[in-house]
Amino acid sequence: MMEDDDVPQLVEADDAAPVVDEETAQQEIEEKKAKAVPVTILTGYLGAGKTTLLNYILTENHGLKIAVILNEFGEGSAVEKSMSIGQDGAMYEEWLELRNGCLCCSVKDVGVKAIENMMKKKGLFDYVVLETTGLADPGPIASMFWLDDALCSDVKLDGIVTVIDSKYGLKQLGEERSDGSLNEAVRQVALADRIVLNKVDLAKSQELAELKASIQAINSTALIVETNYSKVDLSFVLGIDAYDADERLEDLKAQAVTSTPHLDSSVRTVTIALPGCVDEEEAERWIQDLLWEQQLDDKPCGAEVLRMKGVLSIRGSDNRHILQAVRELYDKTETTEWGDAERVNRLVFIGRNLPEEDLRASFAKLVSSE
Ligand SMILES: Nc1nc2c(ncn2[C@@H]2O[C@H](COP(=O)(O)OP(=O)(O)OP(=O)(O)O)[C@@H](O)[C@H]2O)c(=O)[nH]1
Ligand SMILES: [Zn+2]
Repeated sequence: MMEDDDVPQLVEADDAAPVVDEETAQQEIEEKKAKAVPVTILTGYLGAGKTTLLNYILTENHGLKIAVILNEFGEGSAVEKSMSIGQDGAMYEEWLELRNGCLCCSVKDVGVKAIENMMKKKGLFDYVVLETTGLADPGPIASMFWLDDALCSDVKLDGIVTVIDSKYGLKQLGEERSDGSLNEAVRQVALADRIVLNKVDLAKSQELAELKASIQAINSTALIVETNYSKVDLSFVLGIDAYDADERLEDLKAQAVTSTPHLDSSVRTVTIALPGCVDEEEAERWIQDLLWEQQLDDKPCGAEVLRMKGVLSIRGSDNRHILQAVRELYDKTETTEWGDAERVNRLVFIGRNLPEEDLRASFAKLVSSE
């Protein structure tokens, strides 16, 4: 028998195309997002402790049913062992259910196939953790989860967690490429929302301090924790909503300081804060010029932005507008009301060859007091 709620509402037919009111559409998007399964991307250089962290997550009692995707299976890895506990022998491309309800899968290709396979098991898990290979640039895979229309209704990017080897991290960050391109270790730090500084048992305190300073010089927005065998409070790495409005606002408030260049690699964080208002279209054009054309004021500026986030104070709008970008992809969403708070445009850039003064001066041209 049908409940009253299930009876379809009769709507008066109208010859014109149905008018979808914007607010309803926005609401639907929000609802979809709320239902989507969060995905954490776990990255970090070779041997840093990613699989150790995954295994820790898989064996902890966290009340979540986590599906794990491994795109590699080194001999005798800890997860491989827990998989053979789950079911003797049969593994790899098969999904295995572990004793605490987690699902585990090893696939060579971490691309769309792994995700498709994962979505077939929908309902069996409420969280996804995906380990990239040590030599992966997390940018493309983050973009795929973040904005891909085919996937984004089912999954949403929660954040990027980067594991770093405390002993070798500094060396890895400093490795120069003959072609001048950025090495993966630097990219992984640049895109990180959380950093797990692992193997502190093997590092001297001096090494650790230098490594920390270098990491902060590259990315002053990521939170850092020190661990042995990747034993981290799970709330530090899971469910962080790094691409969600509230966290963004808070972490932008936390670090108003611009870091100084430290390593030879010139990736660093630049923060600009300008009180006042900007025109929405002008601001958007400015962002596109910078991210897509590497231009400021119609002139090439050489800036390579890997990650950007910010709050915009849009003229004529009472709400904050939050900005998120990974490489050339960006997203702008309207969030909380400014209320009595001072209206400040705040932008954080992580990238290389960032002309701090020019960025500030150029954006300042868009800002007026009202
Ligand atoms: N001494 C020490 N060893 C650790 C620690 N964490 C992990 N290891 C060891 O370091 C090795 C590499 O760890 P993994 O977790 O496989 O590293 P990974 O990042 O997954 O490595 P790849 O997948 O090869 O990139 C393993 O032998 C771990 O047991 C730690 O905190 N201290
Ligand atoms: Zn691994």
